[in-house]
Amino acid sequence: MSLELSDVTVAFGSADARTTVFDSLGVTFEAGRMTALVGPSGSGKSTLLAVAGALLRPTAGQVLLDGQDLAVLSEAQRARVRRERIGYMFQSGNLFSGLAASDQLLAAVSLTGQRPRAHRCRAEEALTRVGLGHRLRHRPEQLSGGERQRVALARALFLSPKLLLIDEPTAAVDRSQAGDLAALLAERTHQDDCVTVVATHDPAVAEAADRVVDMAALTAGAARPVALFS
Ligand SMILES: Nc1ncnc2c1ncn2[C@@H]1O[C@H](COP(=O)(O)OP(=O)(O)OP(=O)(O)O)[C@@H](O)[C@H]1O
Repeated sequence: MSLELSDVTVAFGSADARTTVFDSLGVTFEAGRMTALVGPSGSGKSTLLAVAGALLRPTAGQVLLDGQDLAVLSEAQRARVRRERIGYMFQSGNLFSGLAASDQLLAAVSLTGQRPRAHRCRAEEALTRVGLGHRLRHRPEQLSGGERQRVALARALFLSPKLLLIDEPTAAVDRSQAGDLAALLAERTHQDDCVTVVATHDPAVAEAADRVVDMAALTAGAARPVALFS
C-alpha cells in the first residue's frame, strides 16, 4: 500500500467567496510508517484526510492509492475503496446514534456484506484494547466524549484496513489514555504494514509517530517532513 498526493489543490466556493485550503500540495505516505500531520487550526489537516480518504474530490491534482487515482473514480468506486480499504476516524467520531459500542464495530462488518455475529468476540476484544471493556453495551449518548472517541478509533481499526486516516484521536482523552492510543496506532501500523496518517495537535501522538509533517511544509511544492516536538 502506498499513498501519494500529487499537485493537489482544494478550494471551496467561487469568485469573491473562494477559499483555497491548499494549493499544489505534494506528499507521499509509505507503508509501515505512522505520520503525524500537524499545523495550526484551519491549516487543512482534516481536508487532507478527507481528500486522501475519497470523501472529498480535490479541485485539481491526483490522489494515488497504490498508483490508482481516486480523484477520477466514480462515486460508487470511491465508496467501495472507502469500505474495503480505508479505516477512517472522524474528528467528531461519527458514531451511529442508538447503537451500542460493540454494535458500532459490527455495523462496519455488515457494510462489507459479512455476517456480523461471527465477529462479536473480536469486537469486544477491540473495545477492551482501548479501555472500554466495561462499556460494551453503552450507546453513544451514554458515553463520555473521550469514550466515544475510543469507540470510533476501535471501529476504524476493526477491519484491519491498510490505510488508516485518523483525525484528532486524542482530543478528548486524558494524557495517559492519549499515550496508550498513540502507541496502539503505532503498533498497528508496524504490525500490519499500514499507511497511517494522524491529524493531531497532541505531542504524545507526534512522539509515537515515525514522521511528523507540518501542513505548512506541504504546500507550494515544498513537500518535506519537519521534526517538531523534538
Ligand atoms: N466546505 C467548506 N467550505 C468552505 N471552507 C471550508 C470547508 N471545509 C473546510 N473549509 C475551510 O478550510 C480550512 C481548513 O479546514 P480543516 O478542517 O481542514 O483544518 P484543520 O487543520 O483540520 O483544523 P483543526 O486543527 O481546527 O481541526 C478552514 O479554514 C475551513 O474553514
